[in-house]
Amino acid sequence: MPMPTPDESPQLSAIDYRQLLDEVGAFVYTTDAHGQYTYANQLVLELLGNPPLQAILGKSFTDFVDIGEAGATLRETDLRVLRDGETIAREETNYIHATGESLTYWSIKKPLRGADGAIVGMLGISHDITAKKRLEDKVRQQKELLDAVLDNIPGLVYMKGANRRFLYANQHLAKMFGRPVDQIVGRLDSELMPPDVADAFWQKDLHMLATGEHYAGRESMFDAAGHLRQFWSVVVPWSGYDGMPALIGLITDITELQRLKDELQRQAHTDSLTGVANRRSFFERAEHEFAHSRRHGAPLSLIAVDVDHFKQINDEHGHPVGDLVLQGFVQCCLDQLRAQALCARTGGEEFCILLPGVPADAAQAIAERIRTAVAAACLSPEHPALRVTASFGVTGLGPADPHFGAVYSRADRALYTAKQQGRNCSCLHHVSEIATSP
Ligand SMILES: Nc1nc2c(ncn2[C@@H]2O[C@H](COP(=O)(O)OP(=O)(O)OP(=O)(O)O)[C@@H](O)[C@H]2O)c(=O)[nH]1
Repeated sequence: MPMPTPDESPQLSAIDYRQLLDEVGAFVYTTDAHGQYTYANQLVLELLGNPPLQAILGKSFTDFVDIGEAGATLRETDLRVLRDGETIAREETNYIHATGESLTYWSIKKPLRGADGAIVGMLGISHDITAKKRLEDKVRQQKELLDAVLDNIPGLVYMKGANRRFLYANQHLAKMFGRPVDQIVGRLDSELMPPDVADAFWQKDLHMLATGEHYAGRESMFDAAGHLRQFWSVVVPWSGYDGMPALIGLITDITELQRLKDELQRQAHTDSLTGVANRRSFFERAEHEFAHSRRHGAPLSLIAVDVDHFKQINDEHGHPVGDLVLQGFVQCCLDQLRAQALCARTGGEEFCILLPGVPADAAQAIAERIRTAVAAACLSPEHPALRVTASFGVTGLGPADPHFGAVYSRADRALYTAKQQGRNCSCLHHVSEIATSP
């Protein structure tokens, strides 16, 4: 259908225009150069309490509606339009005293000019955006509340889409990556982590996205400062908005907890005076080595050691010196041993040395080396004349030994023999060993 040309368009009467302006869904009015109404549409009249149009001509908004202190701002704005010729478009909030309501408008105020260009009045158009504004405020408040919760829980929270891009990150995660949140959201995981790390996470993510399974496990990663941190990570698949699947992750930093756990574990396995394995951890490890040697037909030797006349050292020099002697004695032993050997304190001044892969003859040679080193050492610098000796019982794993206890008893008997033979010596208890070292 051909469009009518401007000349052909139907002419609207003033009444038609008024009806049209009553229907536009916005407050429309004009004023004279003093800011007094020369026209107002139906919506404005309703706001002013429904007076007839004639009754408002020559009057201003504040003659009808008490908006308190906001009236001064309103007059100032009108002045900028009427005096300075500015066009102003901005949000205005008016507190209507009569109703106790706070209304927000998007208002455009524009000067009206006569044929000579002089300002003769003002045209005002306002949209009531109160409902939209209240909704926005509510959404903002809820977001602030949610951010406060998610940023204050002691965990790293994120959401990642099926396209590998982060959809959400809380402040703790941002701190871990060493970037602000807005530099994380929308980015690929591989832009934020080393590619191999990101790929390893992504493999797990893909599995969860495909199966809907949850994940919980320990992970470690370097933080922005380059420190390796331990995490407990829980990841839950989510169907996402717009049907786009996503993953929600909650990560707890357990670095300190892990350190404490490791330290407690170390303490539980270590003798606090000498720093070597304690009795319990020695027997655990020895059972393990016993089974391993049995399986592989490999030699295994044990040296049981006892410091000679230790009671006398304590009695003559005091307990603290006795402690120093025990520490020095252990150091002498360790100096003669390779990394595979396990030296442990199994009693007050009793020690065991387990030698995986070492046949009994070689073990006795090691025992002799230690014995000579101990006898020559000054174990208490404050008592240079103090000399300490030790006795050694040596044995190897035999084919008939049913468990490690049998080896231990034999070494203990050999130690007893060494004590009987006058101390400061080593005694080897022979068995036909299951194998010899190459
Ligand atoms: N300083 C110190 N002494 C300890 C510790 N544990 C045990 N002892 C002492 O070690 C001594 C062991 O004495 P005995 O079992 O009689 O043995 P010994 O004097 O070494 O005699 P022989 O073994 O027969 O040569 C005791 O006096 C214990 O009090 C310790 O942690 N520190």
